[in-house]
This record gives sequence, C-alpha cells and structure tokens, in this order.
Amino acid sequence: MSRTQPVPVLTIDGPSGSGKGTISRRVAEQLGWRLLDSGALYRAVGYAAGAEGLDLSDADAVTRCARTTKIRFQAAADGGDTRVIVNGHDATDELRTETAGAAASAIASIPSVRQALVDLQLGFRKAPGLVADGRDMGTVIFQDASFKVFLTASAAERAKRRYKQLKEKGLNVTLGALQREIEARDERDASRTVAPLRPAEDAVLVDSTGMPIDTVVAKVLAVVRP
Ligand SMILES: Nc1ncnc2c1ncn2[C@@H]1O[C@H](COP(=O)(O)OP(=O)(O)O)[C@@H](O)[C@H]1O
Ligand SMILES: Nc1ccn([C@H]2C[C@H](O)[C@@H](COP(=O)(O)OP(=O)(O)O)O2)c(=O)n1
Repeated sequence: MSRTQPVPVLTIDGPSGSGKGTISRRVAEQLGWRLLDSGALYRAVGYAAGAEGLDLSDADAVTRCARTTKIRFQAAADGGDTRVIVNGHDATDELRTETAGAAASAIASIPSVRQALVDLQLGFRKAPGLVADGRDMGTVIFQDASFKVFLTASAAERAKRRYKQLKEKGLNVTLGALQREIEARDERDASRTVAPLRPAEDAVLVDSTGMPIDTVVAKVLAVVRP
C-alpha cells in the first residue's frame, strides 16, 4: 500500500527585519505555494488584547483572547499588502508598528497563548505546499518540514531596513530607537523558555547582510529546488 506524501513545507525563521516576510512572499509566489505569516497572528492577538484593555502579562485573560480572536487574511484588491482582519476590523496598519511588534513578542512568551494558535497554524498546510514564516516554524510547528531556512542579517542592517520600511509607510520613527527596540525584542524572543528563536538543527543558514533581495530569493529557492 502506498503512503500519501505529506504536503511539503518550507519554514523561514529568523529575527525581526531579516527579510522573512519579503522572501517568504516571493518564494511562495514562485513555487505557487500558500503562505503563513505566523507573526501576524501574534501581532493580531496582542492588538486584540490591547483593544480589550487587557494586561498583556495576564496569562489567563490573554489566552482566552487568543482562543476567541477571529483572524482573517484577505488579499488586497489593488494587489498591495495582504490585509489582516481582526474581529472584523482591518487592523493591517496598526499591526505594522513596532508597538504592535513589542506587544506580540510579550504575549508570545506565554506558553498557553502559543498553544492556542497551534491548530490554526497547522491548518495552513494545504496542497500544493506551504511557506511558513516566523520564529518557531522549523523548531516546533512544522518540525517535520522537508525544507528549513534560518534567515539573519546584522542588527544594524535590520534596523536600517525597518527604518526605511516604516518611513515609506509614513510612520514617525528614529533609527536609534528602532534599533534598540528590535534588539530588545530579539533578546526576549531568543531567551524565552517556550519555542525560543533559534535555528532548527536541520536549517540552512542564510545571512542576508549586504545581499540583494533577488539573491536571497534565489538562495532560498535553491533549498527547495537544488
Ligand atoms: N536582502 C535585503 N536587502 C535589503 N532590504 C531587504 C532585504 N530583505 C528585506 N528587505 C527589506 O527590509 C524590510 C523588512 O523586511 P521584512 O520582510 O518585513 O522582514 P521580517 O519579516 O523578517 O521582519 C522590508 O522593507 C524589505 O523590503
Ligand atoms: N512564530 C512566531 C512568530 C512571531 N512571534 C512573535 C515574536 C515576534 O517578536 C513577534 C512579531 O513577529 P513578526 O514576525 O511579525 O515580526 P517581524 O516582522 O520579524 O518584526 O511575534 C513568535 O513568537 N512566534
């Protein structure tokens, strides 16, 4: 009897601003695979908890919020950024800020919050394949993935990229403050006890410092199609 092949998954984990979102989108397009932006789920829960006035360190309250928050991804009509709809409200713009990133990182350190989001993430694994972007895609959620990448870049370069990105979106940010916020978030994500940010043992490391986006895309595609 022949066994059904599992749906292939490419995991792309790494710190903030390493290019996970950009590269995942481009690679998923090229492969014709689905996309999971797991960070958006944590951002959405942090945002919903804030909107409800919850204390982000109240594990029970935030876990309830993670279980009940309705999160939907919707393709933008104009071909722009995918919209993230949280409890019926288009929260895409609010979710982009570093404040939302910090809230996401805070609630993401609560084990029961992470647990509440597991099935939702597993549900994205559908044919013909999935590109999953996050911190623990290769180490926890899709441990059995055939293709794993850990994407990095120097902290200085990641802060510059984020600065440029947020400025282009019209947000009022300073490079120094952003670099400090990003470093603090990476430290928290890497030092937490549950699903810390770290490369899976079988991940291919890609350091994109000074590397053009097209080259990074080609390197990551080569992991799937050598
Ligand atoms: N290799 C690269 N070189 C220059 N800029 C990049 C590169 N990869 C991504 N970027 C830019 O850096 C910013 C952050 O990338 P993003 O994909 O949002 O990172 P992450 O999802 O890891 O936080 C975006 O504006 C993106 O266009
Ligand atoms: N799989 C994931 C994805 C994100 N998180 C947490 C930790 C991150 O600091 C925040 C925000 O993640 P997101 O990928 O949106 O952030 P960046 O785009 O990399 O800045 O969520 C997580 O704990 N596990």
